Amino acid sequence: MRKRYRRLLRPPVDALRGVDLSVPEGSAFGLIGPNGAGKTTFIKSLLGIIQPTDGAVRVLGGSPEDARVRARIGYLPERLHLPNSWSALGFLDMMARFKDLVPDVRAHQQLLERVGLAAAARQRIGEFSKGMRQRLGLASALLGNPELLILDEPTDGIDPMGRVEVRRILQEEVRRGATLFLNSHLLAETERVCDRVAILSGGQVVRQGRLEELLRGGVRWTVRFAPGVDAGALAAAGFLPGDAEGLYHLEAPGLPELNAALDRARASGALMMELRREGQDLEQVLLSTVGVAA
Ligand SMILES: Nc1ncnc2c1ncn2[C@@H]1O[C@H](COP(=O)(O)OP(=O)(O)OP(=O)(O)O)[C@@H](O)[C@H]1O
Repeated sequence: MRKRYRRLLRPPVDALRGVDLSVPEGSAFGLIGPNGAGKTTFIKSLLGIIQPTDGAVRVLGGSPEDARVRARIGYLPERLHLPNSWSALGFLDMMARFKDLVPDVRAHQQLLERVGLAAAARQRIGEFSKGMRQRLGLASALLGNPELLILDEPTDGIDPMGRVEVRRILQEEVRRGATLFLNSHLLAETERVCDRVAILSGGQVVRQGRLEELLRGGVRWTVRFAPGVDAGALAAAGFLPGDAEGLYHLEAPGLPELNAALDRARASGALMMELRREGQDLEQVLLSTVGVAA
């Protein structure tokens, strides 16, 4: 799928350049990538807000422009527009009607409780903090137990305690059977919630797969040497000092590079006591895939 934004008197922007992505039903899918990678453009195309210039999008077995398909999707946009003079309950009531659901005050109250807004149910949205607005947006996305949840930066503005709650809600939703599509800059959040991840960069999917597969294949090694090493020689061999006596880290893409560095260390008199391969976290995977500009 491709998306080209045409602009008046300026060159067009190719926001998506041949993206081919499938999200398995029932999975928790995380889309990550640097600013301007095309994540929001991709999400908008999933929702039928924008049309691809080339290619097609199928969501829940249908077209995103089909109102019946859209009714099965819960969406939390990156930028929330909420009516400031309304109450949280009033807003959920309006959104339920908009989604063709039967408004149910008790269910809406329970939903507000679930997102930590029970005490603010009748408060004016205009008095809400950023985190409260975000929680209300999440409640609105959860209305009617949608089959697919598309959440663009769901914990933006939410404090660390609140993030734990939001994460719990997302995990509950996946257990319920919902498919989750998450766009988050907080990689630890994606790592904790998602089982599949795609990395988008420059409008292309540069890597995708099961989270555990992406995190495996680490290229970072931790080595413990016996006391009395020549720190200069180890540095010259590519070892970075760790936070304990004799502990060093090494980035080596393969076994030949690892062994060559160890040979150089041993040639300087260093004696190896322990060698451990480190797993990578998602941040390291992202940085090694798209570079530090991420
Ligand atoms: N309406 C538009 N008109 C022209 N160019 C646009 C438009 N919307 C987005 N773009 C451009 O398309 C590219 C992808 O933008 P997009 O918002 O999808 O990226 P993103 O990955 O969501 O970024 P971020 O992480 O910063 O939110 C960027 O170069 C952006 O400037």
